[in-house]
Amino acid sequence: MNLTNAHSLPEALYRADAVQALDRCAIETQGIDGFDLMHRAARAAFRQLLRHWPHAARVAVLCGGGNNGGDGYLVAANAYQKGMAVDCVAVTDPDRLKGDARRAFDEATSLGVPIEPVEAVSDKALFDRLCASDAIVDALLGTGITGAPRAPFDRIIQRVNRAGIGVLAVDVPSGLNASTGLASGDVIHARVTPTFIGLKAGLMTGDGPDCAGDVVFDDLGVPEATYDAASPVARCVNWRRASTMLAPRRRGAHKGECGHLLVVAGEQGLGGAGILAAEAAARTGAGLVTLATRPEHVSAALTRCPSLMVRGVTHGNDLCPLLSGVDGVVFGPGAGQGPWGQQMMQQVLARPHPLVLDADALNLMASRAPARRENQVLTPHPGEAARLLGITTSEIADDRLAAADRLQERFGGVALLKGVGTVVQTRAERPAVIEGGNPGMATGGMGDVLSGIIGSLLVQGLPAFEAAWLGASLHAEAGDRAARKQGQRGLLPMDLIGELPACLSDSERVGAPGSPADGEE
Ligand SMILES: NC(=O)C1=CN([C@@H]2O[C@H](COP(=O)(O)OP(=O)(O)OC[C@H]3O[C@@H](n4cnc5c(N)ncnc54)[C@H](OP(=O)(O)O)[C@@H]3O)[C@@H](O)[C@H]2O)[C@H](O)CC1
Ligand SMILES: [K+]
Repeated sequence: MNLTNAHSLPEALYRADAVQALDRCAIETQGIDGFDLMHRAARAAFRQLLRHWPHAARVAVLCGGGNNGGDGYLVAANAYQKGMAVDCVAVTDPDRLKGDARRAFDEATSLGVPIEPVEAVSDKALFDRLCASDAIVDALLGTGITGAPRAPFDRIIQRVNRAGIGVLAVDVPSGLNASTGLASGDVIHARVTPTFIGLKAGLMTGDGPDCAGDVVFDDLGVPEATYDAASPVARCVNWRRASTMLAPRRRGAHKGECGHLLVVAGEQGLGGAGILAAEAAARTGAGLVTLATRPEHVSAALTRCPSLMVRGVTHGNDLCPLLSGVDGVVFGPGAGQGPWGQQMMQQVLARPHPLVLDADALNLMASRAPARRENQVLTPHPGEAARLLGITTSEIADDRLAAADRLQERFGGVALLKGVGTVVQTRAERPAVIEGGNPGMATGGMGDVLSGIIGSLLVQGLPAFEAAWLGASLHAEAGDRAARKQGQRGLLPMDLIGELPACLSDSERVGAPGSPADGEE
């Protein structure tokens, strides 16, 4: 199973120590020689070098002191034997190399690869060589890094990033924590990261997606039994994988069986949030959507989306009749933290409905610590998550998977920690990390759309965890489609909503063509 493109990444995500266990198992139990494995890694990396830089004549290879560096020496040997001009720099004294890494250095040296110790190359000379290369191979640090890159690695990483030359990062961009996706110091920004044996969770969340570029996975041909040696920490999901989860609609389907969602949102001046959430829910296929919002937002909502049922609510009691007839509730978008929001929160939490709690609902929760609840999905961004846990946002970033786990442990149900590589955590199953999305989605209102999508899937019958990760995958896919059409900057939530039907139609398997669906009316 040598998957070689980012759209068919394996589902299993591992922490660094688990991947090292897989490496050991391949060597010690499956009888693969460690040096042979290093050669396979180097060949896989070199294939990506040729694929991304087919005309490269000159390549700089920077090697560290561990097996990542060993991979690098063998990549340099591959390039040298291919006739490329190779500038190989030993950033760690080769006399400190051990085991397979030392063998790799010796093999490259014996082949005639020009390798210079970093001390023998001035900063300026190194920078000039990097700038004169067609590509740079980062084999400084891999899964063995601890903390931020130490000197001289930090300085060299800065030079590489400043050279403006495409980088191939071997296994992991140097400076990135392969388990958590945190770059606590300088970190390589790569165009492509060939990664081996186990897909690292840190490549798919946090700083990873920004640094890794195109992640290309290769299992180096290790036997399937190797994967019995360690458990994945999470699953990597995307819309192409998730959309098969959506059951097709019966031709006899009617709106009553497609769920009724109540969106409670829109304190004074914040009416747009509820409208976005409600419209997104309708566009995701909920049979009926009611928006309960401040009276002054009613006409705007009906103008924007006349298929919504919109009720003006001023006091908590106004919500009671609306709560009785629905299958699920989204509360929080633009709810504010004043009396209106607090009254609505009180009513919503007093009912047993499946819930999506977003934005101000989470801020209200942070100040009143409600009881745990299983049929709910919390959708905090890192700032809201920090408030909910009483920690800082940088502590959230330190380990997003751990943070999502803490949120789920504290509040129950499903915790969806938004950000690059959204993490969806439940208790009973392995968390999901969402692949996809783009920086254009870092604008107001995108979270409102997500809460509407998840609420819609909840009332259409998906369990909370599936509704959350499938909804997040759909949200990312719609955002990517919209960005491909019109670019990322200036992307608006309505653009994303507009892409939902096309995404959903990918997953539908309707009945015989031409036969009309028997909906009501
Ligand atoms: N057979 C295999 O296991 C295969 C492994 N592959 C490659 O191996 C690396 C993992 O190799 P490993 O030796 O475990 O670790 P690294 O090469 O990533 O780094 C270890 C060296 O880095 C130094 N280090 C650690 N942290 C820092 C830091 N913050 N700043 C500077 N230097 C750091 C460390 O020095 P110490 O003094 O701290 O020990 C080591 O010298 C994996 O990523 C793959 O590339 C193959 O791909 C598959 C076969
Ligand atoms: K690396």
